[in-house]
Amino acid sequence: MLRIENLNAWYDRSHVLQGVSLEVNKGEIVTLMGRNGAGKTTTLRSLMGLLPKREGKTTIDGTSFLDLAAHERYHLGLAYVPEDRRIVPGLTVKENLELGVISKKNRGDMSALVDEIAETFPRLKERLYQDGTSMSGGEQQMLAIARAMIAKPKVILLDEPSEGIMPVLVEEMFELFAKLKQQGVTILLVEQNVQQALKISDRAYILDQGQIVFHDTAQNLLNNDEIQQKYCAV
Ligand SMILES: Nc1ncnc2c1ncn2[C@@H]1O[C@H](COP(=O)(O)OP(=O)(O)OP(=O)(O)O)[C@@H](O)[C@H]1O
Repeated sequence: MLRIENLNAWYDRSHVLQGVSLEVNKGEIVTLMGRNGAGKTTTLRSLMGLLPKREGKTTIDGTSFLDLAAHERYHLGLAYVPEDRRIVPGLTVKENLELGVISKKNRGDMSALVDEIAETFPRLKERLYQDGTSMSGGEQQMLAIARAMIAKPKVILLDEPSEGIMPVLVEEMFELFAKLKQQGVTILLVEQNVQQALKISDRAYILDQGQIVFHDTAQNLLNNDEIQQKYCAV
């Protein structure tokens, strides 16, 4: 489904990603792990075309997208939930959700789409007419994920969804990912919360200084304390 081959990216003259290759198959959750500064966020931002200088080959179902415009990426089925969530102040939860649908084809079914997504995200269902930014950090994170899901993307890129969220909502969020996986959603997940991420993932890659240094099944990595300590200590 999502394939990244030899991705390189730069911030000015700093060569941050140095030949990253990975793939995420249909219906998989794949976690990208690594210490602070390893290049995880830069990988996701490069996939979204947000780094001015990037090279390599990235495809979804065989179609290259590294140099496509943002709306073309959307139509190709790529969705991104950045760390800072970007809930629009002054708009209700429902209105924020509706922003996720930019395709004319889907807009006609908007209320059906909102109803459908609200079934998966019960916390949002109870708060549809509340200002989005009046919710807790964890609820806003769920809104950001729901807004990305509403366009029915093929692949969703999630950057540190549990960052800064109270533990009870973190639990709920990981349960939500397991539920999305059952629905066949494909996710590339960046997480510092290694143990919980691995429990709901199929496979994981470890990034260190801009290079993939290790990859394995999530189950094997969960049992591999040495690798976890070496590369994932925060
Ligand atoms: N806007 C920027 N300009 C210049 N350098 C940057 C910028 N953003 C990140 N970097 C550098 O790129 C490298 C990779 O950062 P990145 O944010 O991708 O790491 P990360 O693995 O996501 O870590 P973290 O968990 O801390 O977010 C770091 O050395 C960082 O200092």
